[in-house]
Amino acid sequence: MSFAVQQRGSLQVTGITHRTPARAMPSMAVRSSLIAAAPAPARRQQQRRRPSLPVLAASKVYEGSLVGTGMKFGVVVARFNELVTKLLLDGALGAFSRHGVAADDIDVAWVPGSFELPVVAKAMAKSGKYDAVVTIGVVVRGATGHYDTVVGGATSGALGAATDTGVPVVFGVLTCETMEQALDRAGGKTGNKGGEAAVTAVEMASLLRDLRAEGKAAERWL
Ligand SMILES: Nc1c(NC[C@H](O)[C@H](O)[C@H](O)CO)[nH]c(=O)[nH]c1=O
Ligand SMILES: CC(=O)[C@@H](O)COP(=O)(O)O
Repeated sequence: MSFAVQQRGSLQVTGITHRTPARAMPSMAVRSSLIAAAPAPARRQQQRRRPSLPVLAASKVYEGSLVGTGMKFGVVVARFNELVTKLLLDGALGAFSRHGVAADDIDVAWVPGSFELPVVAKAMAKSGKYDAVVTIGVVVRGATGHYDTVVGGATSGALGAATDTGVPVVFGVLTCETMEQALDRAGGKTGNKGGEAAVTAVEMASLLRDLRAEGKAAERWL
């Protein structure tokens, strides 16, 4: 079965692109009448395809770029499990640099533990001085229920800091069963999640900048 995608006036069918001006598409009313008149199998096929064509033909797609030049970022890092959080911070700073962010456009704030990340992240977000804030921490399950409390607080706090301000607050907190799992994710065999958090911050900041430039996202509500 062939698969068709309509994008910016071009119709791509099984890998071959045909230039088709968007205005050449029949109107919704005309298409509906053509579908109603078609034999049943064709009608079923048309009806399956119908929503994608007009929606995609008219759609404008936004996706943040990964170039952070000129943007400012805050990074909040927990000292708890510092051996690992330092590695995550190194990963984040390296990724920012690779994505065009100048070192003096990044401020780093240390806090005692992951539970303290949200209040500082929110305070930095509310300052209006940053395009995004990254939180970095490592929570490793211990003998008590403290893990769930700390992870819950850090997670909901970071989310709240973002949705209460309109400034992306990225979650670079590892939530692990063992220290080995944490080290694997801090420059070990599973990459560096601090670096991934920094790239997410650049993409989110860029997406919101582009949407706001066209009045399609609310300005920050600090
Ligand atoms: N157990 C972990 C903590 N606990 C400390 C808390 O985050 C907090 O600093 C304390 O409860 C005082 O409010 N923090 C981590 O970052 N990782 C842990 O595994
Ligand atoms: C205070 C803490 O966050 C932490 O030391 C709790 O660890 P555990 O669950 O092993 O008591």
